[in-house]
Amino acid sequence: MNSQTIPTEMTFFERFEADILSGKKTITIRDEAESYYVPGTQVKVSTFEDGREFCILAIDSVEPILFSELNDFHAQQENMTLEQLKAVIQEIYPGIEKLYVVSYTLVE
Ligand SMILES: CC(=O)Nc1ccn([C@H]2C[C@H](O)[C@@H](CO)O2)c(=O)n1
Repeated sequence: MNSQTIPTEMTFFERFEADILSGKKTITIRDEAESYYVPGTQVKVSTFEDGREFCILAIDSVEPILFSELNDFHAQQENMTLEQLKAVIQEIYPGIEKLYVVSYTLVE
């Protein structure tokens, strides 16, 4: 994905599906490659594992953040503890300090 293409799709690991659909998880934290979501647009969401579509999200904001700046509020919005959130991010994006908080609202 480059910075001139508006993304219309997003994937999540299947294990986060229930939290997204219940509204317990309202942000995702991504690296630079997935930082080009555009506030005011909608994305079709599917599972990373098998590409099964499960909802549409409206992108509310995309804000840069450093790994070291993650706090309990981010964890709360991810429906995790801060320790869990940091472990998940280190697993997905090992050694990446520059990240982006993508806030979204469930459309359907
Ligand atoms: C599946 C895929 O391509 N990438 C990601 C990246 C992140 N997530 C989730 C994991 C955490 O809840 C937050 C923070 O990164 O977003 C994901 O499901 N899939």
